[in-house]
Amino acid sequence: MTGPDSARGGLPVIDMASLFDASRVTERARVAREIEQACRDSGFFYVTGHGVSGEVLARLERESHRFFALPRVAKEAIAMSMGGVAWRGWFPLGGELTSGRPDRKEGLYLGTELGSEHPRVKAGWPLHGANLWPAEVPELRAAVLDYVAACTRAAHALMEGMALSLGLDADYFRRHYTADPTVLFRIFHYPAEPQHEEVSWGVGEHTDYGLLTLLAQDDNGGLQVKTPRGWVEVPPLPGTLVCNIGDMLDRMTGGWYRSTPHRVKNVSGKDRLSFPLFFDPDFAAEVHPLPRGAGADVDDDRARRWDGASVHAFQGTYGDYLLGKVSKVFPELVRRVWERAPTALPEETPRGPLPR
Ligand SMILES: O=C(O)CCC(=O)C(=O)O
Ligand SMILES: [Fe+2]
Repeated sequence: MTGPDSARGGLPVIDMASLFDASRVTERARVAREIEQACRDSGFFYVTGHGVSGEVLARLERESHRFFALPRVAKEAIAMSMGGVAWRGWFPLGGELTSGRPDRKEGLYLGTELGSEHPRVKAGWPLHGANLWPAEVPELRAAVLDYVAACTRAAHALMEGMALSLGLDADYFRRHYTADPTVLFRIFHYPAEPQHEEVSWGVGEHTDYGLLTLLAQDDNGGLQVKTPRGWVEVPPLPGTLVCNIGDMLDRMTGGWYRSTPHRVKNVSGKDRLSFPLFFDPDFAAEVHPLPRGAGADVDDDRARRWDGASVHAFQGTYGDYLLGKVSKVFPELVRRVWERAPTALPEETPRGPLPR
């Protein structure tokens, strides 16, 4: 354990090392109970034993700082509008509207690196394709790919713990949803704000969309979570990642595990970097309630949710759900990208409620 509870908003620190080794049965059962407790409480916890080395993270942080320090024109060369339907690239400060308002952050959108020969890329599936890399910081590519690989391994292992915590076989999620997961990765830069002024939200209140999010953050803090005890800070703890569950786990468990609202305000007076990796179901997977929903009846949460939309009412693939969300947070970009997209995307391409 790392310091008093109050220093981390009462969020637990869970050592997940045993989730990489199926033979450690007793320890895995204990970790599963810790995960259940955390998910029944705030849906947020810290993990250690995640296998992402300090060197890999330090390199990612260093190269990311170099990227954001580039002149605007260099970043514009890989703007999201260049990424087309693959939905990759840089967006400027204020370019994303998380809860209907421009966020005080800039960022780089990345994801699983797929070449033009991949069948889904060939078929023009949205959010599938190649990443856009800055020519001026070529080292960023390897730094990102190494981090994403390590973090994705951790996410697969955590989903085993998640399955055990719900009384399911350890490989339940891999068998049904994550053999080919949707992995989205973002690097955010929240600029230093003058400390005498009222600081706006870096990211407005929201829940994450998929299964789980693994977040690395630098030393500057600013993430806040809405727990049953009210909003609490999620301060950085060296060597940990922050894990939280998303809407799809909320939906699958009938609300037994909740995707919890959170938000970010950078009041540190310094530039803040964060690195969320979203580990989500296969884009083409239909997301259903679990066979043995761990006890709870479906609770229609529409009235309490940040966007007034219930995750339980939704029908369709994860891709449909994701595209619906993306079109809310990037309305202008969606319009422009879809206007320019090939006129006839194949009929079977998931497109969600986007303009056709
Ligand atoms: O930057 C952070 O700490 C969190 C970002 C976040 O919540 C998100 O991207 O969904
Ligand atoms: Fe989030």
